[in-house]
Amino acid sequence: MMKNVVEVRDLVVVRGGRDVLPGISLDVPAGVTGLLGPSGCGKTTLLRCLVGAQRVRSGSVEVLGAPAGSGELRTRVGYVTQAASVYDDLTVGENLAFFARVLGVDRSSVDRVIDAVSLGDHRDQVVGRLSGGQRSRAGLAVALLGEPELLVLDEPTVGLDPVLRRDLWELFHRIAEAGSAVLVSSHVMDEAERCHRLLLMREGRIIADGSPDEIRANTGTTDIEAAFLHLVEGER
Ligand SMILES: Nc1ncnc2c1ncn2[C@@H]1O[C@H](COP(=O)(O)OP(=O)(O)OP(=O)(O)O)[C@@H](O)[C@H]1O
Repeated sequence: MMKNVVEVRDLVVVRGGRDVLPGISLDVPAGVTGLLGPSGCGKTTLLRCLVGAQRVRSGSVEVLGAPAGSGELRTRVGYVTQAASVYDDLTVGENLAFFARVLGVDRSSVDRVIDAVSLGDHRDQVVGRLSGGQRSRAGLAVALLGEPELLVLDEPTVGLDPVLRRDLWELFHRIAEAGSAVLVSSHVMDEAERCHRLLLMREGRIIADGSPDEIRANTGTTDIEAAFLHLVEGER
């Protein structure tokens, strides 16, 4: 069996004087993994730990066999934050050429990633005039430049209409089929069904971990939202 792509053990993160992650442990395998939990439960904080952008109090975070944030992971991990990561006044192509230089990857990668996110028709359009979904895909294209083995996406479908959300999820699956592990956070429980594996998170802890089928079966529920509520009730 393949080793986990991410292994987090007893991770403690304090933000604003509060234990936002009070000692979380989890694994992320290959495929598409959903990190689902309500707003403020600590998803972004956890993802920041995986990419080495968060000060941690204690515990360990290993990514692709190396400590999170180590130099060798720079092109091996792609990260798309909630904030726009592309320049509005540059075209799609110009943005990607710029980030390719920053990352030190070959310029030929630009064509590959534009293709991967199906933005060929918008290559010469300035990002400021793209739709929300197209802009998300432009940000995703930047993250794909280094051919990452792990792609970390923080709420990539927020604010998108159902058709665009479906298209993006199909893209995540294509990326996973091409061999990258994909970790996607969301606070929308109905996105759960689209994942191979789920990590349900609440108040800085993982309350369930498994495939959507396993989590439904273990909780005797028919959908993940009901499973989440069942688990929360059980804690009371
Ligand atoms: N810069 C900060 N300083 C202090 N506390 C913070 C900071 N950023 C976030 N927090 C707190 O950490 C907790 C977890 O926030 P985080 O952004 O990780 O949650 P989230 O699950 O990603 O939420 P959302 O879905 O709304 O993005 C929240 O209680 C938040 O108030």
